[in-house]
Amino acid sequence: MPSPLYIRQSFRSKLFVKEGKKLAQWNGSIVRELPERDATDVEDEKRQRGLGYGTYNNISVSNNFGTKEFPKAIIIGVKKGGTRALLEFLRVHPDVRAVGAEPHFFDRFYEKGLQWYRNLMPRTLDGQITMEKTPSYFITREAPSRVFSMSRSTKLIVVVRDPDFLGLKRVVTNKHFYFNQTKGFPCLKKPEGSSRPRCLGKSKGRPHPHTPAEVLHRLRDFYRPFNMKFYQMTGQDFGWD
Ligand SMILES: Nc1ncnc2c1ncn2[C@@H]1O[C@H](COP(=O)(O)OS(=O)(=O)O)[C@@H](OP(=O)(O)O)[C@H]1O
Repeated sequence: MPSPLYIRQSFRSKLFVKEGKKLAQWNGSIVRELPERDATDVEDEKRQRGLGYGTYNNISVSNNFGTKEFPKAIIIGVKKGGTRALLEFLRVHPDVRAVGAEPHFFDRFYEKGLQWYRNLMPRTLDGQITMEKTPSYFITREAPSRVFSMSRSTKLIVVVRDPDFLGLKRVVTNKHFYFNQTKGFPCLKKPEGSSRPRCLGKSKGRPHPHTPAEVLHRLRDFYRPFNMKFYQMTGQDFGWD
Protein backbone atom coordinates (compact mmCIF):
# COMPACT_ATOMS: atom_id res chain seq x y z
CA MET A 1 0.00 0.00 0.00
CA PRO A 2 1.19 3.56 -0.56
CA SER A 3 1.82 5.15 2.78
CA PRO A 4 -0.26 8.20 3.73
CA LEU A 5 1.41 11.33 4.99
CA TYR A 6 -0.55 12.95 7.76
CA ILE A 7 -0.31 16.65 7.19
CA ARG A 8 -0.73 19.19 9.95
CA GLN A 9 -2.54 22.14 8.47
CA SER A 10 -2.08 25.67 9.74
CA PHE A 11 -1.70 27.34 6.34
CA ARG A 12 0.95 29.65 7.76
CA SER A 13 3.04 29.29 4.63
CA LYS A 14 5.10 26.23 4.92
CA LEU A 15 5.52 26.46 1.15
CA PHE A 16 8.95 27.15 0.00
CA VAL A 17 10.72 29.72 -1.86
CA LYS A 18 13.03 30.55 -4.71
CA GLU A 19 14.67 33.85 -5.61
CA GLY A 20 12.94 36.89 -7.05
CA LYS A 21 13.64 36.28 -10.71
CA LYS A 22 11.93 32.94 -10.87
CA LEU A 23 9.13 34.34 -8.75
CA ALA A 24 8.41 37.06 -11.33
CA GLN A 25 8.09 34.41 -14.02
CA TRP A 26 5.66 32.23 -12.22
CA ASN A 27 3.55 35.11 -10.98
CA GLY A 28 2.26 35.20 -14.55
CA SER A 29 1.17 31.61 -14.43
CA ILE A 30 -0.65 32.04 -11.11
CA VAL A 31 -2.96 34.49 -12.84
CA ARG A 32 -3.92 31.87 -15.38
CA GLU A 33 -4.06 28.91 -13.10
CA LEU A 34 -6.04 29.88 -10.04
CA PRO A 35 -9.59 28.68 -10.44
CA GLU A 36 -12.22 31.37 -10.12
CA ARG A 37 -14.37 29.10 -8.05
CA ASP A 38 -14.09 25.79 -6.36
CA ALA A 39 -15.21 22.80 -8.31
CA THR A 40 -18.05 21.22 -6.38
CA ASP A 41 -18.75 17.55 -6.81
CA VAL A 42 -21.70 18.25 -9.09
CA GLU A 43 -19.68 20.54 -11.30
CA ASP A 44 -16.91 17.98 -11.44
CA GLU A 45 -19.26 15.31 -12.53
CA LYS A 46 -20.86 17.37 -15.27
CA ARG A 47 -17.50 18.36 -16.55
CA GLN A 48 -16.11 14.86 -16.65
CA ARG A 49 -19.21 13.24 -18.10
CA GLY A 50 -20.24 15.73 -20.72
CA LEU A 51 -18.21 18.77 -21.36
CA GLY A 52 -14.76 17.35 -21.93
CA TYR A 53 -12.18 17.78 -19.29
CA GLY A 54 -9.46 19.10 -21.49
CA THR A 55 -11.39 22.20 -22.52
CA TYR A 56 -12.60 23.38 -19.15
CA ASN A 57 -10.81 26.48 -17.93
CA ASN A 58 -10.25 25.20 -14.40
CA ILE A 59 -7.89 22.61 -15.73
CA SER A 60 -4.43 24.00 -15.52
CA VAL A 61 -2.82 23.42 -18.86
CA SER A 62 -0.69 26.49 -19.30
CA ASN A 63 1.59 25.21 -22.04
CA ASN A 64 2.00 22.50 -24.63
CA PHE A 65 5.43 21.42 -23.47
CA GLY A 66 6.22 18.43 -21.35
CA THR A 67 4.27 15.24 -20.81
CA LYS A 68 1.21 14.17 -18.90
CA GLU A 69 2.23 12.02 -15.95
CA PHE A 70 0.35 10.18 -13.22
CA PRO A 71 0.26 12.15 -9.97
CA LYS A 72 3.30 11.86 -7.72
CA ALA A 73 1.15 13.01 -4.80
CA ILE A 74 -2.59 12.91 -4.21
CA ILE A 75 -4.48 14.79 -1.51
CA ILE A 76 -6.96 12.10 -0.50
CA GLY A 77 -8.74 13.86 2.35
CA VAL A 78 -10.16 14.60 4.66
CA LYS A 79 -13.28 16.30 3.38
CA LYS A 80 -13.56 19.84 4.68
CA GLY A 81 -10.01 19.57 5.98
CA GLY A 82 -8.81 22.52 3.88
CA THR A 83 -7.75 20.33 0.96
CA ARG A 84 -8.61 22.98 -1.64
CA ALA A 85 -6.54 25.58 0.18
CA LEU A 86 -3.61 23.18 0.43
CA LEU A 87 -3.68 22.35 -3.28
CA GLU A 88 -4.14 25.96 -4.41
CA PHE A 89 -1.32 27.17 -2.21
CA LEU A 90 0.94 24.31 -3.28
CA ARG A 91 0.37 24.89 -6.97
CA VAL A 92 1.61 28.43 -6.65
CA HIS A 93 5.00 26.73 -6.55
CA PRO A 94 6.55 26.49 -10.03
CA ASP A 95 7.45 22.85 -9.51
CA VAL A 96 3.90 21.80 -8.71
CA ARG A 97 1.36 21.25 -11.50
CA ALA A 98 -2.13 20.23 -10.50
CA VAL A 99 -5.57 19.48 -11.86
CA GLY A 100 -7.93 22.28 -10.81
CA ALA A 101 -11.08 20.19 -10.44
CA GLU A 102 -11.45 16.98 -8.47
CA PRO A 103 -10.94 14.05 -10.89
CA HIS A 104 -12.77 11.46 -8.68
CA PHE A 105 -10.98 8.75 -10.64
CA PHE A 106 -10.33 6.24 -7.86
CA ASP A 107 -13.87 6.43 -6.53
CA ARG A 108 -16.35 7.28 -9.33
CA PHE A 109 -14.64 7.01 -12.69
CA TYR A 110 -12.23 4.11 -12.25
CA GLU A 111 -13.81 2.18 -15.10
CA LYS A 112 -12.69 4.91 -17.51
CA GLY A 113 -9.17 3.58 -17.19
CA LEU A 114 -5.72 4.88 -16.38
CA GLN A 115 -5.15 6.54 -19.73
CA TRP A 116 -8.28 8.65 -19.22
CA TYR A 117 -6.98 9.62 -15.81
CA ARG A 118 -3.51 10.53 -17.04
CA ASN A 119 -5.01 12.61 -19.78
CA LEU A 120 -6.66 14.84 -17.17
CA MET A 121 -3.27 15.81 -15.82
CA PRO A 122 -1.48 19.02 -16.78
CA ARG A 123 1.74 18.65 -18.71
CA THR A 124 4.90 18.63 -16.65
CA LEU A 125 8.55 19.22 -17.34
CA ASP A 126 11.41 17.35 -15.69
CA GLY A 127 11.46 17.98 -11.95
CA GLN A 128 7.85 19.10 -11.71
CA ILE A 129 5.39 17.27 -9.49
CA THR A 130 1.93 16.33 -10.77
CA MET A 131 -0.80 16.50 -8.14
CA GLU A 132 -4.54 16.17 -7.74
CA LYS A 133 -6.97 16.29 -4.85
CA THR A 134 -10.15 14.31 -4.32
CA PRO A 135 -11.04 14.15 -0.63
CA SER A 136 -13.59 11.37 -1.06
CA TYR A 137 -10.76 8.90 -1.78
CA PHE A 138 -10.25 8.86 1.98
CA ILE A 139 -13.63 7.19 2.48
CA THR A 140 -13.38 4.87 -0.53
CA ARG A 141 -12.35 1.38 0.48
CA GLU A 142 -10.93 0.49 -2.94
CA ALA A 143 -8.94 3.70 -3.40
CA PRO A 144 -5.64 2.66 -1.74
CA SER A 145 -5.23 -0.56 -3.73
CA ARG A 146 -6.25 1.22 -6.92
CA VAL A 147 -3.63 3.91 -6.38
CA PHE A 148 -1.11 1.22 -5.53
CA SER A 149 -1.74 -0.62 -8.77
CA MET A 150 -1.19 2.65 -10.66
CA SER A 151 2.06 3.49 -8.88
CA ARG A 152 3.77 2.25 -5.74
CA SER A 153 5.53 5.54 -5.16
CA THR A 154 2.59 7.96 -5.26
CA LYS A 155 2.36 9.82 -1.96
CA LEU A 156 -1.03 10.01 -0.31
CA ILE A 157 -1.60 13.19 1.63
CA VAL A 158 -4.18 13.46 4.37
CA VAL A 159 -4.70 16.99 5.61
CA VAL A 160 -4.68 17.11 9.35
CA ARG A 161 -2.68 20.24 10.04
CA ASP A 162 0.48 22.05 8.81
CA PRO A 163 1.60 21.06 5.30
CA ASP A 164 5.28 20.18 5.69
CA PHE A 165 6.48 17.76 3.03
CA LEU A 166 7.38 17.16 -0.65
CA GLY A 167 10.82 18.72 -0.22
CA LEU A 168 10.03 21.79 -2.34
CA LYS A 169 12.42 24.71 -2.33
CA ARG A 170 11.22 27.72 -0.41
CA VAL A 171 9.32 29.92 -2.90
CA VAL A 172 6.09 30.98 -1.25
CA THR A 173 6.15 32.98 1.95
CA ASN A 174 3.92 35.12 4.14
CA LYS A 175 4.31 38.03 1.75
CA HIS A 176 2.23 36.20 -0.84
CA PHE A 177 -0.76 36.09 1.49
CA TYR A 178 -3.05 38.42 3.38
CA PHE A 179 -5.53 37.54 6.06
CA ASN A 180 -9.07 37.87 4.72
CA GLN A 181 -11.34 38.88 7.61
CA THR A 182 -14.55 37.90 5.84
CA LYS A 183 -13.31 34.44 4.91
CA GLY A 184 -11.50 33.98 8.17
CA PHE A 185 -8.39 32.53 6.54
CA PRO A 186 -5.36 33.60 4.44
CA CYS A 187 -5.85 34.33 0.73
CA LEU A 188 -3.26 34.88 -1.99
CA LYS A 189 -2.48 38.50 -2.80
CA LYS A 190 -3.59 39.77 -6.20
CA PRO A 191 -0.63 39.93 -8.59
CA GLU A 192 -0.08 43.16 -10.52
CA GLY A 193 -2.28 43.51 -13.58
CA SER A 194 -4.69 40.80 -12.52
CA SER A 195 -8.33 41.14 -11.70
CA ARG A 196 -8.85 37.46 -11.02
CA PRO A 197 -10.06 36.43 -7.57
CA ARG A 198 -7.36 35.20 -5.26
CA CYS A 199 -9.46 33.67 -2.52
CA LEU A 200 -11.07 30.27 -2.50
CA GLY A 201 -14.64 30.03 -3.76
CA LYS A 202 -17.99 30.70 -2.16
CA SER A 203 -18.27 27.29 -0.55
CA LYS A 204 -15.19 27.97 1.61
CA GLY A 205 -15.33 30.14 4.68
CA ARG A 206 -18.98 29.53 5.59
CA PRO A 207 -20.34 31.17 8.72
CA HIS A 208 -20.70 28.50 11.39
CA PRO A 209 -23.56 28.33 13.85
CA HIS A 210 -22.76 28.67 17.54
CA THR A 211 -22.18 25.24 19.09
CA PRO A 212 -23.26 24.96 22.72
CA ALA A 213 -20.55 23.88 25.19
CA GLU A 214 -22.50 20.73 26.09
CA VAL A 215 -22.53 19.60 22.45
CA LEU A 216 -18.80 20.26 22.13
CA HIS A 217 -18.24 18.26 25.28
CA ARG A 218 -20.19 15.31 23.94
CA LEU A 219 -18.42 15.46 20.60
CA ARG A 220 -15.03 15.49 22.35
CA ASP A 221 -16.01 12.45 24.39
CA PHE A 222 -17.22 10.67 21.29
CA TYR A 223 -14.10 11.34 19.23
CA ARG A 224 -11.50 10.84 22.02
CA PRO A 225 -10.99 7.08 21.47
CA PHE A 226 -10.73 7.57 17.71
CA ASN A 227 -8.22 10.36 18.19
CA MET A 228 -6.15 8.12 20.45
CA LYS A 229 -6.11 5.41 17.79
CA PHE A 230 -5.06 7.98 15.22
CA TYR A 231 -2.19 9.26 17.42
CA GLN A 232 -0.99 5.68 17.84
CA MET A 233 -1.20 5.02 14.12
CA THR A 234 0.71 8.15 13.15
CA GLY A 235 3.07 8.20 16.12
CA GLN A 236 2.07 11.79 16.83
CA ASP A 237 -0.10 13.31 19.52
CA PHE A 238 -2.09 16.09 17.84
CA GLY A 239 -3.50 17.25 21.15
CA TRP A 240 -7.08 17.51 19.94
CA ASP A 241 -8.49 16.84 23.38
N1 LIG B 1 -6.30 28.87 4.55
C1 LIG B 1 -7.21 28.19 5.24
N2 LIG B 1 -7.02 27.95 6.54
C2 LIG B 1 -7.93 27.24 7.23
N3 LIG B 1 -9.06 26.74 6.73
C3 LIG B 1 -9.27 26.97 5.45
C4 LIG B 1 -8.37 27.69 4.65
N4 LIG B 1 -8.87 27.73 3.42
C5 LIG B 1 -10.03 27.07 3.46
N5 LIG B 1 -10.28 26.62 4.68
C6 LIG B 1 -11.47 25.89 5.12
O1 LIG B 1 -11.44 24.54 4.66
C7 LIG B 1 -12.77 24.09 4.50
C8 LIG B 1 -12.93 23.46 3.15
O2 LIG B 1 -12.14 22.32 3.08
P1 LIG B 1 -11.95 21.51 1.73
O3 LIG B 1 -11.38 22.40 0.68
O4 LIG B 1 -11.16 20.28 2.07
O5 LIG B 1 -13.45 21.14 1.34
S1 LIG B 1 -13.96 19.97 0.37
O6 LIG B 1 -13.96 18.71 1.15
O7 LIG B 1 -13.12 19.91 -0.82
O8 LIG B 1 -15.35 20.37 0.04
C9 LIG B 1 -13.67 25.32 4.61
O9 LIG B 1 -14.25 25.30 5.89
P2 LIG B 1 -15.75 25.74 6.12
O10 LIG B 1 -15.83 27.16 5.62
O11 LIG B 1 -15.90 25.62 7.58
O12 LIG B 1 -16.58 24.80 5.31
C10 LIG B 1 -12.70 26.46 4.47
O13 LIG B 1 -13.13 27.59 5.12
